[in-house]
Amino acid sequence: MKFIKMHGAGNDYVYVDGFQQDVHRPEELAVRISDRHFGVGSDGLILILPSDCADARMRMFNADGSEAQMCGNGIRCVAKYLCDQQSDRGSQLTIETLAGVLSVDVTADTENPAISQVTVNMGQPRLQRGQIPMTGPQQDQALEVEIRVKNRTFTASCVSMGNPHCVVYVDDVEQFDVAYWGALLENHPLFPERINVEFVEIISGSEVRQRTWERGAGETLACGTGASAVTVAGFLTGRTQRTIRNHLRGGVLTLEYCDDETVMMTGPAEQVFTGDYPWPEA
Ligand SMILES: N[C@@H](CCC[C@H](N)C(=O)O)C(=O)O
Repeated sequence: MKFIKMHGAGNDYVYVDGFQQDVHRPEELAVRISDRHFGVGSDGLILILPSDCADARMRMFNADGSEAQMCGNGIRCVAKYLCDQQSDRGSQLTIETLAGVLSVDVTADTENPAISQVTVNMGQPRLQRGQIPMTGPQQDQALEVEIRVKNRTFTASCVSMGNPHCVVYVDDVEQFDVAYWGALLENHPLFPERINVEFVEIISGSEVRQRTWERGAGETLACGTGASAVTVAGFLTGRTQRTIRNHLRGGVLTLEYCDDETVMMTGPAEQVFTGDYPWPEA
């Protein structure tokens, strides 16, 4: 099986071109290929597939084999790959995901063809508990809610960008024990489908620092849907402006929560290498 290794701000996935080859048992493949010692090593697996309603369809599997609705860093890499494959395609594409069809715009870096800057219209956030999903009154929003974990109470804001996010503000994110508290919040009984957790330090009204604990993958160097949720939560709770720069461990994303309530996200997409992986065709 041929694969491409790409990353967006350090959030790295193995990509397989499903236009060229069939991929069987992707859940199992995701677990094996993501292993950083016995596989290729990645935060998960992304399949690039034909679509009936868009230029391509993306399926995203976390390193534990669970399928997620969306991946913000992944969709930028899918768009870059499709543009690189067909240079006459133009820079604007649509990609079908389990969170809907999203529009992307790719800008190639003429000096370094391995890297592109990609802007994604991430769509509108879903704010009701029932949409996240989260227990409690299903029509209510969950902004600035208290979540008790062990001996600590966090003030959190929960937002779905197609996939679920819990945004928690901390004073010093570099010193914060992301692995310990992230795993506890991911599996908290409030969240029946588990949740991605963003720990955020506010630098100013237009700048934040984020570390992410991802559902099904653990701590990753960046999360695009998470950065989008942070943009929405920051604006709705009065902490940040509509446009922010988000400093993640693997790079910087620029985000805007627009007047029409869609989130625009811009960041890098980079191809690192290609390879072959032994995976049976059926
Ligand atoms: N890293 C991604 C999100 C990947 C999916 C997530 N772990 C989930 O299970 O929802 C991003 O860049 O958005």
